[in-house]
Amino acid sequence: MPSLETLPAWQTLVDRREAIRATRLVDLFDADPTRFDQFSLETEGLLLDYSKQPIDAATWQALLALAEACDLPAQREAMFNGTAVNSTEDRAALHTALRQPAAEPGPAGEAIHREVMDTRTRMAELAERIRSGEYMGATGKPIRHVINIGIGGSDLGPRLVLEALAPMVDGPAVHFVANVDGVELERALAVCDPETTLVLVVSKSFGTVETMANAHEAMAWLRRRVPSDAVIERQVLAITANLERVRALGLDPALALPMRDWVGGRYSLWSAVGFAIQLGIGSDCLEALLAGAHGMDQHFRRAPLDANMPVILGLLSVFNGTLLGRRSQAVVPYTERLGRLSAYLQQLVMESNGKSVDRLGNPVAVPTAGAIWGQTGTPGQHAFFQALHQGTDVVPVDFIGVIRPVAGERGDPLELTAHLFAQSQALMQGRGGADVPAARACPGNRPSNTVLIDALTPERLGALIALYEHRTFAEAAVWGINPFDQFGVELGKGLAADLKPLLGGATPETPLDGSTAGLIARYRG
Ligand SMILES: O=P(O)(O)OC[C@H]1O[C@H](O)[C@H](O)[C@@H](O)[C@@H]1O
Repeated sequence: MPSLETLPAWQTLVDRREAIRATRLVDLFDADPTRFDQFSLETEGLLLDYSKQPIDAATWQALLALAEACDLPAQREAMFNGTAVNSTEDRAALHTALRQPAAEPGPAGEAIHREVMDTRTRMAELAERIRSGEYMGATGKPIRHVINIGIGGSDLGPRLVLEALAPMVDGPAVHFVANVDGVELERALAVCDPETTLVLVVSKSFGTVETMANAHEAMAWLRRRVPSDAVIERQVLAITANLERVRALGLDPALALPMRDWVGGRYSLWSAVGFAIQLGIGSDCLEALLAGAHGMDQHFRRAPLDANMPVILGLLSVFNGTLLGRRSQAVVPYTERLGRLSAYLQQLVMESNGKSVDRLGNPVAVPTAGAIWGQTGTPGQHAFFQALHQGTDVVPVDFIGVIRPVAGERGDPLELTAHLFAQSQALMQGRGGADVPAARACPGNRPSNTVLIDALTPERLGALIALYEHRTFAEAAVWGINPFDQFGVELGKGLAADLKPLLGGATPETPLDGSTAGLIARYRG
């Protein structure tokens, strides 16, 4: 596997780096009024405008050559066909198989497809029985509330989707509980009637301590408050890839909804992890979400690199973050419905690509994923945009706009859209001149992408999330890293387990570092 910095295409980019830094975006537009046509494309109801990036035809060709030199197309095919692309864990990464249409077994093959469809059928049957009121709680009352207990990938995806598709929610109210501090659980229990509440315990591993602790609490609440021995069996459902552990929680593995080890947690909303989504918006809307994601899968798999939206976004991320040293990236959706997107992308991008070794275990020679962060516009404009306009760091921005409302949604996107376009224009143009005092001058020349969605329907949302998944894969392919493991997360988990008894008063077997010892002493007072 060639290392990025040894590739001629990378050298070409490095050689051009100073010229790129000196490029003025406004000059590029002056020189070529058709620039928007050249550096924008539309697919699956999403328009991507990347003309406000400091690229010209030659730079763009070098970036595309880099993608070819890194074997991006072969890596992409390996992911789709079920090769163990997660090499450190010897697993495939088949989230794309989860959104394959029922009638078409995809590149991962018949057996996987059958398994996916079996689970999808089971989910749909159960969801419709619950939504229709046919499936009832232990005391014979229909389910009105769902508490989704899960963290990380077992929380963020369903939460993002249900918030984004709120106008379509017509099922039980879904409450999400991720943190172990008790606040979210308390809030959920305060508004739920125990006899009409279904608890979903969602954990791929079924060993995540936060999730297990919250599940125990919620189950104790149900036992206390519902006068039926059947309450746990009727009102607690496990969703997991580790069916053996389900019994330890006192649940029947045969009733659990399964997922497989070939779907990573942060890519799992398309699996049984999305059951809360299905309960909230129904199976037809969930199918539409999957169809939108599948549409983006098809585009990613088939479109040539130079007309491939995820590849383009991935290359621009490498271009800004690795070549130009712009180590953080903001994502600003202009709708509160996507208020959860930055949290979702933090796990997707930073857990996938916050890596320092390549797929062979050798240290990477160039920086990989930096920080991705953001907030909705317009509130973000009144918070951190000052730094985007006048700060010393250049932060590339992904603006996300929605052109028209969906049925049942109030408001006219015109006001929001005007703000969005104005911000990307202001970042590019800046403000200066002899009569502008220094404190008021904005340097401009700050790059951004704009993704415009025609309407925030389930299909478009599916396509948007899949777009960012594949963008994350594309940049990992160029960096030569494995985006599907997350061993860094394990270290802290292990240490927390070791420290817990010490916080309770036990004596450490080996001396602790001075800081940790001092903090424990203060905690214990
Ligand atoms: O679904 P679970 O097994 O409970 O895992 C929940 C989360 O745990 C860890 O933090 C992993 O790094 C995440 O990728 C995962 O989504």
